[in-house]
Amino acid sequence: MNRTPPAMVVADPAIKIGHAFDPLELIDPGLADRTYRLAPAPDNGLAAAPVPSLSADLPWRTAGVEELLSAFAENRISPTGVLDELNDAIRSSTAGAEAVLRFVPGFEAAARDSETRWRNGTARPLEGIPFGVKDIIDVAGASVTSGSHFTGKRIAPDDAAVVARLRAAGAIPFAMTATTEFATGSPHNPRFGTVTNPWDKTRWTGGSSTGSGAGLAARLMPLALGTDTGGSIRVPSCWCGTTGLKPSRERVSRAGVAPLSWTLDHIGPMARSARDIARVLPFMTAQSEADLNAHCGDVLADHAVKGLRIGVPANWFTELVDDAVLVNWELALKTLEALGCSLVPLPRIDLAPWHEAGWIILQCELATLHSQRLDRAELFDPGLLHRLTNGLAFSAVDYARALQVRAEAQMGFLSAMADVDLVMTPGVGGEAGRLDSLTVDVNGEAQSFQSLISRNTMIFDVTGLPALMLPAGLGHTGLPTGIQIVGRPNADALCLRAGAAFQASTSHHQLSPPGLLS
Ligand SMILES: NC(=O)CC[C@H](N)C(=O)O
Repeated sequence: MNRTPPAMVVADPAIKIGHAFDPLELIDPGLADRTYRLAPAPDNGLAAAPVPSLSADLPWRTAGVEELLSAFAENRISPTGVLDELNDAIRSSTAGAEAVLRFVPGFEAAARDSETRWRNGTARPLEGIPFGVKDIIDVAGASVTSGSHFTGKRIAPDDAAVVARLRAAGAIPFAMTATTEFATGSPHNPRFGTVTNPWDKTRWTGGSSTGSGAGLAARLMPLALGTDTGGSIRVPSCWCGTTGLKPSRERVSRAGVAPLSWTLDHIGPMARSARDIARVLPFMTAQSEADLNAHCGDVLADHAVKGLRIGVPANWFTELVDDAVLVNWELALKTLEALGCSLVPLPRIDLAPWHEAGWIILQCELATLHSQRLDRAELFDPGLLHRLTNGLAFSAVDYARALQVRAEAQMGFLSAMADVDLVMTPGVGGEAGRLDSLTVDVNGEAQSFQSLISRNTMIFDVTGLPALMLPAGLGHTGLPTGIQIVGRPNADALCLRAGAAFQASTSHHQLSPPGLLS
């Protein structure tokens, strides 16, 4: 067993614990837990925003959040009609059986209530929008298991804060989506089995928000919640060809969500587009009623990105990356440049120690939470068990050092961003991983999941910066590749603005798995 941390994880001695400037301290952690009251019909100035419309021959289950809201408002379909379609599709497809573990009790009544509200003029801002919920996020009255044998038949007593907020805005939690055990571990979940990728059943969705990624790709839900500790919103978004945001660290409350690593965990939305995410994010995070109307509204009304400076990484994010992923990333950079952004090379950054520190923190905190269960170790997923035993082997000093390195990473990445507004990196280094060998192809060579999956994502859990994953076109084997747009602390809306501008000029986010809709 590894009893010492890798040699390179040595904190810069210049960093003094307690004196380091933590950029994330600027965000009041209490804000995410404040409650607010929703006005029934907020005037958020979006009336003029162009709303994409669904082509007449596509089923409603393919519609996104914006399309559904305008269709509900115009009485072209009702929340009950959409939920019936989703329900049928989930019950009749393999992807549905794998992605959706169970329905949330009472969702039909909630849909009928939404229908009444649309009719009598009391519709709330997300009235009738169905959403999937990762099986580690509590939904009152639903069985929530964290994908583990250890949780038995647990029924959640209350909604997690994020679910309560979305529900208060009129959205309907209707399906619990699969996860790897306690949001970590391997594709082969010991309790519920494997979620395969709707684009290719021999490949993985990417974890740990496996069911949310597959459910979106298979058009079984227009919106889902995921969690991200090393990349678990962004990796399945990348491999399933959907859009996912890991918000700034303190933006979304973690109350009512099973922790994996309490200093790294983030909760966030997964959807069909950056616009859809901009539409729902305020209702997941809002700190005041005024904030609801201000925050992200401009993203929807105006996609202009002219003059934005986009940082282009010189190393790490571009290493161990398949050529097709790199080409798609370069094309995406050119697209933003054509829209008036300037591309600015970032200085080289030694990310290895920061990445490594993330893994030490994740494994130590995981071990703290679950080591008392080791007397029944055979019930754990082997991938989780491996991380847990690694975590136990680190000393308190190793953990404390990793936290120091994390503070260094937080300052270091921001100083690398000194001359830019956003950074754009390639997404995961290869197309969806192979389920038989647990490897990812990078230029014809098989790389292990462990070395590749979180490589371009974990750093933003470590730094807490907002990071948006977007589809960027298909790779060598016809599967989705992604790009990642990263902002400064709390610049989630700016990431979404750049993402929405990119998606307004491209159609990668509209692609669905071959044969799905025929
Ligand atoms: N929840 C996460 O983000 C964890 C991701 C990481 N790849 C793991 O498997 O542990």
